[in-house]
Amino acid sequence: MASRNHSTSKKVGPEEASLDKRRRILGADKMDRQQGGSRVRTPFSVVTNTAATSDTANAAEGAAVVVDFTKDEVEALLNEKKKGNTYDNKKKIEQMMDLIKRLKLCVRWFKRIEEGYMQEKEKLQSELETAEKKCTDTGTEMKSKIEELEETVSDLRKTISSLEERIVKEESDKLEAINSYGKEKEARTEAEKVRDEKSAELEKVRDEKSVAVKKAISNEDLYKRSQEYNMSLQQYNSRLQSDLETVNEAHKRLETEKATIVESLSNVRGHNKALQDQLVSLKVSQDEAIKQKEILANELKCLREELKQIRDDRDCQLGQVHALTGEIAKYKEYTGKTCTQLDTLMIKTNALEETCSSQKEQIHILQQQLFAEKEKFKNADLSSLETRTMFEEQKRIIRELQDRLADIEFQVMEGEMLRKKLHNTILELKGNIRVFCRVRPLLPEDSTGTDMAVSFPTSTEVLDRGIDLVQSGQKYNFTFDKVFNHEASQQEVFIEISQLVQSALDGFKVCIFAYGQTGSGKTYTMMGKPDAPDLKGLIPRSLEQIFQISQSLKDQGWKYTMHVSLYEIYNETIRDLLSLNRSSGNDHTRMENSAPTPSKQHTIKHESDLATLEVCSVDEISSLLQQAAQSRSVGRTQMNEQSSRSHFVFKLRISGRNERTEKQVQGVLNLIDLAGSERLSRSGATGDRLKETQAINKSLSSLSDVIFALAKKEEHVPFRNSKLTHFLQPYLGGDSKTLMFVNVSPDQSSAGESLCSLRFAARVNACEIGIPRRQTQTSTRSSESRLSYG
Ligand SMILES: Nc1ncnc2c1ncn2[C@@H]1O[C@H](COP(=O)(O)OP(=O)(O)OP(=O)(O)O)[C@@H](O)[C@H]1O
Repeated sequence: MASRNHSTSKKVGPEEASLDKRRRILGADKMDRQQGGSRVRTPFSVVTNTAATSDTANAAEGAAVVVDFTKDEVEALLNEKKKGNTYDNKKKIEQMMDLIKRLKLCVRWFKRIEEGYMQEKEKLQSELETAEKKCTDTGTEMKSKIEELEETVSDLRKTISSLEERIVKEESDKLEAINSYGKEKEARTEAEKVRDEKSAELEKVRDEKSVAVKKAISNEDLYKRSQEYNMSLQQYNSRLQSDLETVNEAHKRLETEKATIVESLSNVRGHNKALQDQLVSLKVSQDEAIKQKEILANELKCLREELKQIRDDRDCQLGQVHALTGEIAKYKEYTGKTCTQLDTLMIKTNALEETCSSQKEQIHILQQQLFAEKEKFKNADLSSLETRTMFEEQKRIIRELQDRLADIEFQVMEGEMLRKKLHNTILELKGNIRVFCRVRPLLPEDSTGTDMAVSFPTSTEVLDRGIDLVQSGQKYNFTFDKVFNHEASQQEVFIEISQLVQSALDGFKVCIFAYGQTGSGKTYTMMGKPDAPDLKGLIPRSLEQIFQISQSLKDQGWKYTMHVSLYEIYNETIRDLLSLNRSSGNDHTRMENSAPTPSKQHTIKHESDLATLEVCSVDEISSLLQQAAQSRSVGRTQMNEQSSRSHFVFKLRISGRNERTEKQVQGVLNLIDLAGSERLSRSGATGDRLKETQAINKSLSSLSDVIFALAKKEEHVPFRNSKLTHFLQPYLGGDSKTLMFVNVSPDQSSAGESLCSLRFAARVNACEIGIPRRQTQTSTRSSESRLSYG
C-alpha cells in the first residue's frame, strides 16, 4: 500500500525515505499485515504537517488515525516539550495540544504495535511450541540418526583404518612403482634404443623379406617340384618295398648259396690242406730227388770221367795192342827167334784183351746205369713238374674260391645293409608303434622243470627278432622289432629304448607299456629292483638318463622342468596315487610310513584334475615311486601271489626352454605297467578278483580295439570304451611314439597264455599309426618338423 502511495504521489522525498526506514524496522510483511486492517495509515510527518489545522487533527483523532513513528521521531516528540516558549501561553497551549495529539497518536501507535507484538508473540509461542515439538521429534529422529551415524562412523572408521593401511600399502606400492617406474623409464630408454636398432633391423628384414618373397615364389616352384619328387619317391618307395621282398628272397638264396659255398670252401680248404701236405712231402721228395740227381750227376760225371779214362786207357791199350800186334807181326816174321818170348807176349796180349773186354763190359754196364739214372732223373723231373702244376692249380682254385667268397660276403653285407635301410624306411613309413618282446628266465617256482616252451631262431634274417613257441606239439613263429631272450640284462633292454627316452626330452610324446600275463615280468621290466643297480628297470633308468642329459644340456642354454603324475586304473576307476600320498602328509618326503587312505575317484579330463608334482632329482622320484608301489592295489590270484591288479601309470611331463635360442619343447614320457592279461579260466578268480579280472580284460580288449581302429584309420576310434584307452588317447594318436613290451613266461604251463600274448603283440606289430611329431616352439618359428624315430 505504501508502495502504491509512492507510485500515486510520484514524489520521492524525505517522507518516503523515512517510510522505507520504518518498513525496515517493522518488517515489510508486518506492515503489510497492518495495512491489511481497517485503519488508515498516515505517516508521522504528514501528521506533523497537518497538525496546524485543528479540523484535520480532530478528524484524525476522531477517525483514530494510525501514524507510524520511528524511534528518533518518538524521542524528538518527547524532547519537544522542553523547547516550548513559556511566555506565549496560547501558542504554548496550541503547541501542547498538538504535542498531546501527537503523543496520543504515538501512544496509539505504541498500543497498536504492542497488540501486534502480543499477537505475534502468541503466534510465535504457538509456532515455538510447534517448533519445540518438531524439535523433540527431530531430536529423537536425530538421536536415532546419530546412532545410525555413529554406527556408520564406526564403520567408516574401520574403513578409514583399512583405507589408511591400504594407503600405507599403496604408498609403499607407489614408492615401489616409482622405483620400478624409474627402472622402467631406464628400461624404456634402453628399449627405445633397442627399438631404434630394431627399426633399422626391421628395415633390413623388410629388404630381406622382399628377397625372401622372391625366394618363396621360387620355393613354391621348388615345392611343386618337391611334391612331384615326393610322388616319385613314394613310387620309388613302393618299388623299394617290392625290391626289399626281392632282396629278401635274394638274401635267402644268397644265404643258402653262402652256406653251400662255405661248405665247399671248407671241403676245398680240407683238400687244400691235404694237397699242401702232399706238396710238402713232394717238395721233400723233390729235394731228395734233386739231391739224388746231383749225386747221380756227380756219379755220372765220375763215371764219365772214369769211362773217358777207361776209353783213354782202352785207346792207349788198343794202341799198345796195335803196336803189339805190329810187333807180333814183326815177331811172327821173326818166328823162330825165340818161342818163349812169343808165348810171353801172347799171354800178355791175351791178358790185355781180357782186360779190354772186361773194361768194355764195365763201360756197357756203366752206360746202362747212366741211362737208368737219366730215366730216373727224367721221371723225377716230370713228377716234380706235375706236382708244381697241380699245386699251382690248387692255388688258383683256392684264390678263385676266396674271391668268390669275398664277393658273396660283400653281396650278403650289401644285402643286409639294404635290408636294414629298407626296414628303417618301412618303419618310418609304418609310423610310431613298435613292439619288443621279452622272455623272462625260468624260475624255481615254474612247474615244468628246465624245459622252455620258447626258443630263439638263429638265422641271420630273424636273429634277435624272432621267437618260436611250441604249444601242444605245434610250433608258432613270431617276429617283432626286437626280441630279448631270457638272458637279456636290464641294461641291454634299456639301451634299446634309451633313444625313445631321449625323444621325450626332444619334445615327443612317448608311451611305453608292458603287456603280458601275470608273472611274465612286466613289473620287473618296468620297475625292476630299484635298490640293486644291475636290476633297476626301465622307469628308474629312464629317469636317470633324463636328469643326466638335462643336466648336460644346461651348458647349451637348456633349462628343463619336470612334473610327475602317478595314477592307477583299478576296476575302471582312476586313483590318483599322488593325492593319496598327499592326503597323508602333503609332502612326499613325509609319506614314508603312511598307509594309503581311500582315494577320491577322478573323472578323466585328460589328467587336468590329477595331482602333479614338480621334481628336481631322481631321488625325489624314487621316493614317490616307492610310495606309489605301496599304494597300488595288490590282489591275490593263483598266478602270482603279489600280482598287481591295476594298470599303473607313471607320467613325466618335460618342459624345456633354451634361453639362448628361445626354443621350447614339451615332451611327455608315459611308462605303464599294465595289469596281467590272463584269461578268466586260467586266473581261477572268483568274487572281487573275478570283477577285477573282468575289468582288466575289458580295458585290455578296448586297448586292442583302439589300436586296430587306428591302424585301419577308422573314423571312430573307441577311446572311451575304457578308462585305460581314454587315458592313453593322446599317446596313441598320430603324433606320439608308442612302444609295447610283450612279456612272456617261458614256462611250459604258460604256453597257452604266451601264445595269446604273442598273437596280440604280432597284430599290434602289424599296425601303423601316424608319424611322430615333435612338440616344439620358438619365438621365431612356431614348430619344427623334424621327423625321426628314436
Ligand atoms: N628278466 C627277468 N630276470 C629275472 N627274474 C625275472 C625276470 N622277469 C621277471 N622275473 C621274476 O619273475 C617274477 C614275476 O615277475 P613280475 O612280478 O615282474 O611279473 P608281472 O608280469 O609284473 O606280474 P604282475 O601280474 O604282478 O604284474 C618276479 O619274481 C621277478 O623277479
